[in-house]
Amino acid sequence: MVLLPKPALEQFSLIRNIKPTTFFSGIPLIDLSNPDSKHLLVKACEEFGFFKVVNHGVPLESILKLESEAVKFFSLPLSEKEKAGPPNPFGYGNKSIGQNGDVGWVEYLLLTANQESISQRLSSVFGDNPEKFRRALSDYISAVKKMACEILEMMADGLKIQNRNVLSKLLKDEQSDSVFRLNHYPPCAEIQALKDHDMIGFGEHTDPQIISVLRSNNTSGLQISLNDGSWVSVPPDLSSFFINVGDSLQVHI
Ligand SMILES: C=C1C[C@]23C[C@@]1(O)CC[C@H]2[C@@]12CC[C@H](O)[C@@](C)(C(=O)O1)[C@H]2[C@@H]3C(=O)O
Ligand SMILES: O=C(O)CCC(=O)C(=O)O
Ligand SMILES: [Fe+2]
Repeated sequence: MVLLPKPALEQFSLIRNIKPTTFFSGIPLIDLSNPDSKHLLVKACEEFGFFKVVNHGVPLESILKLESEAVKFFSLPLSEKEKAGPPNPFGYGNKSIGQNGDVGWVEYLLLTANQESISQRLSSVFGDNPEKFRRALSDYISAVKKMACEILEMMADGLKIQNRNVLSKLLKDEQSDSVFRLNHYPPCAEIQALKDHDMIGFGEHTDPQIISVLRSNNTSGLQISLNDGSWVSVPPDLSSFFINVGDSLQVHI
């Protein structure tokens, strides 16, 4: 018999018997520096709904700077982090995800990706060196938005849509409702000691947006569902981004 300490027991609803999945080797790879990739990109969206991008132009320095600021933020005492909550509509959240009562072993910062409104609302997020966090966030978001616009324009080209900005303009718009999310999945030693059990980080869902840009920061855990309904693990990567086709882009024929 395994005795769980009380705090772990309190999280019992987050423990699931998850079948370990093997790393999936069939994720489409798109080289953004090659304009011919637009056909592969459209094929990946239509047939797979998920792909990996390389040569994306987001500087590794900017990626690592934001990661280091994020690690600092999540290392703060809970009482400090909670000053930046609740996450409705934007801010720090812990275990509760979204408005429907979903829970996960995750803490996060949900922010607007709109540069105009990002900093004023969340001054408490930026800790004792606000400028450093603000700059890292702003550089990262600008670079990722640029890449996302490039992807959306390649997609429009690949679909032979005359106005190649038709999708990217939604992201460029000052009123864009794009969101930025920093997810932190804390370790849970008590549960990891239990065989055949794992924690649900961020439960099964689809993203409502056009596309989601994900970074794995070299850490495994992300799983996707294939067309046949099976779940597979995405091999993590330090510098690539993963793109998930959201509900708004998906058209059922
Ligand atoms: C559990 C949920 C959180 C989420 C809304 C949802 O019901 C399913 C999708 C989730 C997601 C993923 C992408 C974005 O981070 C997000 C803001 C969104 O629009 O859809 C989150 C939602 C959320 O955190 O509220
Ligand atoms: O943290 C992740 O890798 C994925 C989380 C996710 O699916 C999301 O934020 O929509
Ligand atoms: Fe998601």
